[in-house]
Amino acid sequence: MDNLSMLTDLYEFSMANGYRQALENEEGVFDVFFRKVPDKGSFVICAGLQQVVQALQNFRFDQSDIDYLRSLKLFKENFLDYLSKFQFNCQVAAIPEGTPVFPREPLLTIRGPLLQTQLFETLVLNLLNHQSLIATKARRITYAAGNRPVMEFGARRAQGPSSATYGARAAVIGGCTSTSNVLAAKEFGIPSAGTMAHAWVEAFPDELTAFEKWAEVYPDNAALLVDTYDVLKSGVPNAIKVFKQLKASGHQPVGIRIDSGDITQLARGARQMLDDAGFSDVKITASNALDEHVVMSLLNEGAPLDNFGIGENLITSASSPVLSGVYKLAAVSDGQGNLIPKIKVSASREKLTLPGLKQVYRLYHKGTKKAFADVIALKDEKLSDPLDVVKANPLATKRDQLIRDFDAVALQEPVLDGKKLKADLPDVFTIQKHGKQMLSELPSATERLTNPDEFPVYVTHRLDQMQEKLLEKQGK
Ligand SMILES: Nc1ncnc2c1ncn2[C@@H]1O[C@H](COP(=O)(O)OP(=O)(O)OP(=O)(O)O)[C@@H](O)[C@H]1O
Ligand SMILES: O=P(O)(O)OC[C@H]1O[C@H](OP(=O)(O)OP(=O)(O)O)[C@H](O)[C@@H]1O
Ligand SMILES: O=C(O)c1cccnc1
Repeated sequence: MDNLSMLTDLYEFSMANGYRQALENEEGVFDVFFRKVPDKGSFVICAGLQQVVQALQNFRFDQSDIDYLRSLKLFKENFLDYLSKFQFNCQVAAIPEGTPVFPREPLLTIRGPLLQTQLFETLVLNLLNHQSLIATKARRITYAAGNRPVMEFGARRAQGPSSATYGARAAVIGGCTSTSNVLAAKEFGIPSAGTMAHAWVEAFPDELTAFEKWAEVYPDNAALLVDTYDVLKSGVPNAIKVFKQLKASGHQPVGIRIDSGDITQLARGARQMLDDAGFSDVKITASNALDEHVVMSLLNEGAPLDNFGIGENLITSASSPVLSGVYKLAAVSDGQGNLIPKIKVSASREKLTLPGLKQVYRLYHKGTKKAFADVIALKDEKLSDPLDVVKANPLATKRDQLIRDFDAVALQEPVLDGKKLKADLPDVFTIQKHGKQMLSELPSATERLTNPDEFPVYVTHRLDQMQEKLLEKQGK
């Protein structure tokens, strides 16, 4: 990744310059979390950590950056000097990519010189919000598709090149099996996949010739687009003719793609014709503005589809295009190592933040090994059993509850200590597998596309008390 250190909001530089003058020795602790799940789902799939790590490890300013910042006439020379010799000097802990996470859970926590931690806000959020959004959408779509492969087809509709490429990565983290985006495939070790466009079929005098020529060039990879003229009257009959020729010369035809019309009816007709011709192995792919609801509806109608190609609604998360992850100050240290917890108290109680250095735990029933709740605790807390907790949502009625008989698994792990990597950065399919495992441990109703069950997220009594005390101090 190119050096992205200048991809930030001006106020981050303004504050950092101010910290250099006024709070030079203080450390900051910032948490990344979100409050609302896209598409009214119950969880978000974490993604983008690898790009955050790379961005932080590469964080530096070259002479042209310094010259530009100087030209703004806003910053002191001692700050510009600090930037020109920038040494990343923070600790990062994070929940591994692929993990389903819930509102208010710190998915990433960064601790280090206040000036530095402040500077990273915009870039870290940009990377995590985008990929987590697309991974979450991809999970919804692949959930709807069951075990049928979903190919990511969105590059042409993504909001720019980097959304296409990192979006494809995130789509695989959320469950897609391949991408048509060759750059993403190369960069992230994703299988590249694809069929043909209508242009190929139109370029020849007739459909049969177009299919025959394709089969000549790709005898072992013949997936034919059958809807340029008429799926059942010409597309499928012509495909069958070509498949017969292929079979006679010892090749296995791959499939057909349907990209318009009533996909259920067309797929049913096509399946019947293919089976009757002895091609029950030939797969049917559907595409055309699909999303999780259309996929679900097609499969509920019994459409005989084997896989899906999905572009615009996936790569832009069109139905819910924003993940509003935030980066909030949780503590400041006085330079002697004493952490002073901080909260943000705003008019909207929903926006109240959780103070202090924290850890998130997933709680599993001892017997069933199923997850039943998450708990946010102070990092130095030992979870007792039974455990006294309250709901993490500040809008929920405050009521102490006792939780017992659980195994707690810490979700955040150390990732960076300065530039030193403390965790594995797995490849996308290892991340996908980890995510599937974590999802299988959640109650199945949390995955429902419509009105999913809410997975309970609590804070410990001690964390709640710390928040209450800080609120009192603010006269609230
Ligand atoms: N049986 C079906 N049930 C639910 N939705 C379907 C079904 N068949 C197709 N769709 C979806 O309905 C939407 C509109 O389909 P339609 O065939 O009108 O598309 P279109 O874009 O107008 O067609 P064309 O590509 O020929 O212009 C698409 O998202 C498509 O995937
Ligand atoms: O619909 P999406 O989920 O984004 O999937 C990708 C679409 O891209 C291609 O068509 P293209 O956009 O080139 O033309 P079309 O809309 O006329 O089919 C392809 O045939 C799909 O329809
Ligand atoms: O390979 C395909 O079929 C494809 C790729 C991108 C967009 N639409 C279709």
